[in-house]
Amino acid sequence: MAAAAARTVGSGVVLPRSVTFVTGNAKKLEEVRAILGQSIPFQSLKLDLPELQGEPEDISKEKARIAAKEVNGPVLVEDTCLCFNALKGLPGPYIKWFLQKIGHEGLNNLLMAYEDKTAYAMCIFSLALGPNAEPMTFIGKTQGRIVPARGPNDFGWDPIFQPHGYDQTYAEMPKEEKHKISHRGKALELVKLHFAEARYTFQTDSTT
Ligand SMILES: O=c1[nH]c(=O)c2ncn([C@@H]3O[C@H](COP(=O)(O)OP(=O)(O)OP(=O)(O)O)[C@@H](O)[C@H]3O)c2[nH]1
Ligand SMILES: [Mg+2]
Repeated sequence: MAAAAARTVGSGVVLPRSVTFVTGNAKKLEEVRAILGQSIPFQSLKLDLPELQGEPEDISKEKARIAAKEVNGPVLVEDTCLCFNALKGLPGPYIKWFLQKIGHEGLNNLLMAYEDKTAYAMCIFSLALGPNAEPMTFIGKTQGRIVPARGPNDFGWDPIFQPHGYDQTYAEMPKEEKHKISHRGKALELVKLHFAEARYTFQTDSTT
């Protein structure tokens, strides 16, 4: 099997192949493609990874560890949270299941008893350079509030999240506008910075 580990050569790190972005979510992949453009070469793999329970950063890192073993090479994964301040950060990483079970209206109703409707969207990317490498994390957060659904219903909770300083929900915004200010856009800016600083090169020699 081809070498799966990153190697240091001189002052640079050589990766055995380009990074694989692993996700089971087609909309995430669409956004990551749009935001990264040609800046970081990557391929994608559609895989619904098992998810730990606990703190968002640990969940994301563990996804990366599992993904890197599956792929046997460098991987990028992300975990997204929607955190209600009145609920001390919940649903957080469990938003997927809350959304599936109670929908936009139910999520609004969760906050009925509270005056504070503020929330933040958070994206934690984890990059593992190989199956035995400790993942690095890159976090993006966007502050906003939870509102009754407005706009196209084609991605998750976008219709009920209105970022601070905007009178549109994520769903109502043009995509490029969302990417400029979104949790995912901010986290990927950090990923891009890391790649620019690390100057990874990719192994093309098929003998290793
Ligand atoms: O309106 C949205 N705008 C977004 O920008 C956004 N990003 C993620 N999500 C949803 O939030 C949950 C995260 O859970 P999640 O991170 O575990 O994702 P997932 O299980 O769908 O994919 P993955 O874990 O295979 O990558 C899932 O329901 C996602 O659909 C979003 N909804
Ligand atoms: Mg998931």
